[in-house]
Amino acid sequence: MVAPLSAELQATDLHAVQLRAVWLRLGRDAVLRGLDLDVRAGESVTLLGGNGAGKSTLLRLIASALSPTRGEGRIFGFDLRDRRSVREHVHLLGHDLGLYPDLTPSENLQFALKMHGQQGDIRAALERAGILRAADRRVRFLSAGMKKRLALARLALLARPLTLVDEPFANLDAEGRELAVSLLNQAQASGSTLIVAAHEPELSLRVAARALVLSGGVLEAGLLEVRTDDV
Ligand SMILES: Nc1ncnc2c1ncn2[C@@H]1O[C@H](COP(=O)(O)OP(=O)(O)OP(=O)(O)O)[C@@H](O)[C@H]1O
Repeated sequence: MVAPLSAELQATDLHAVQLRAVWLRLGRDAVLRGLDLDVRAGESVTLLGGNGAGKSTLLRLIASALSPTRGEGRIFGFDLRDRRSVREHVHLLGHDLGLYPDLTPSENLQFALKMHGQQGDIRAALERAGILRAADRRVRFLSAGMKKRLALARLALLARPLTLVDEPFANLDAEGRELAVSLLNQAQASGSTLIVAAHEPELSLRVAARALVLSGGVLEAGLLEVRTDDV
């Protein structure tokens, strides 16, 4: 049984993410410290901040992989504690790419589609990601960048309502980074709300219209509003 949220946090389908006064302790440290966050449905946001700022932790909390120590939140109106409903709406591409190493790229994408009851053009997805030549090799034998391309191809193929991506540009060559920009824009164009944690503002601002800066577990007061056509 999920407890009702406070009156302040009304369920609304206009918001993909609503967090109020969220604290999260991991071990002895308070990693998130009283965070408030609103992300509107269809919005694209980049989360910036130095190493250890709490970006990955915040993405994992929004994906309901971690629970707040204090505070409350809703994802598309579902209480964060209602993990099943939250996970039906969210795709998290984290540091662990969630690939099956003994399956091939084709089999990984087939499996992902099957799990979500979806259909899609796997060959076209692999070709677009530039890894068609490795379609039948086991994932464990792919390079780090090829694995990242595969994970991005899966993300674009599934297009969940809320897409969370941790460091989409890491391990990629110049062409791969352009591919990541393009696939993330494709996900957003297909209606997904996007939150991208990155260390490359110049790239992430090509997919996000708003930047949030996380520092010491708090979102800095000044939110940097950026128009994508200005960058
Ligand atoms: N399982 C854990 N137990 C204890 N502390 C943790 C755990 N996971 C993360 N932390 C701590 O939480 C803080 C935030 O880590 P997080 O990985 O969220 O930062 P980040 O902003 O994503 O950093 P980076 O840019 O280096 O990836 C760090 O101080 C880290 O040591």
